[in-house]
Amino acid sequence: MSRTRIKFCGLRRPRDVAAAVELGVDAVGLILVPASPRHVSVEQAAKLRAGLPPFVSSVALFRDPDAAFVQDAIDAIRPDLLQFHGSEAPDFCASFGVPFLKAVAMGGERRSTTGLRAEARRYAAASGLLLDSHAPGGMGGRGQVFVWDNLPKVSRPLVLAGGLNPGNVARGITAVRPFAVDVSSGIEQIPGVKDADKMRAFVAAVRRADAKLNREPR
Ligand SMILES: O=C(O)c1ccccc1NCC(=O)[C@H](O)[C@H](O)COP(=O)(O)O
Repeated sequence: MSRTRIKFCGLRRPRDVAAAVELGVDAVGLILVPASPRHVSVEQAAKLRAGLPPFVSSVALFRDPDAAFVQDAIDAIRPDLLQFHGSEAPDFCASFGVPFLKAVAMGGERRSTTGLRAEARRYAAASGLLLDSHAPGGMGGRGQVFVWDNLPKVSRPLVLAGGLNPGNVARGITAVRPFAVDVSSGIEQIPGVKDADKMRAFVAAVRRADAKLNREPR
């Protein structure tokens, strides 16, 4: 089993992007959802993306966007991945010809294993499913944990999100054995402003969890 990949989400400042890169993070998420406190404009996102070296992925986040907005963002930012956080249909997500993640709301009926299995079948073209604790139709980045126990094996790589922080991410990795973990508020001072010490502690906690599980180091 290879090491757990790490995505930091909701970055707004060039210095936070630089710190993430320095820590060896695999991907950074740029939130193009206007109502989010972590929102960046397409122009800001393009500048942040330009600060990434090769092999660190940029992820552009949307929530029920217009197709034209997504296409304009792709043209300007050239993200490696798209991430859809709303009720976007599978065909819509796949229509841009860019690999995508689909966020799955692990609340209400989706907490059931059949719900997750069904979503994995529905979004079979997704590069991965991001399990988050937001209620359907709600926002992400709320720092809430969902119940990690007894998740079914599904056909898509899983990205564990929702309320992770340096203190609980090891438990999440042990319980879910995800392909990747995704964190936003757990490494922040305030929404959109990341904390250097928390970022460092989060990465160290993931590396320690991997070592305990004999996941292959970098
Ligand atoms: O962070 C937001 O404000 C946000 C708004 C709308 C859609 C998605 C949003 N965030 C997504 C993420 O940051 C992560 O994928 C995930 O929700 C983890 O957040 P957190 O629980 O704060 O670690």
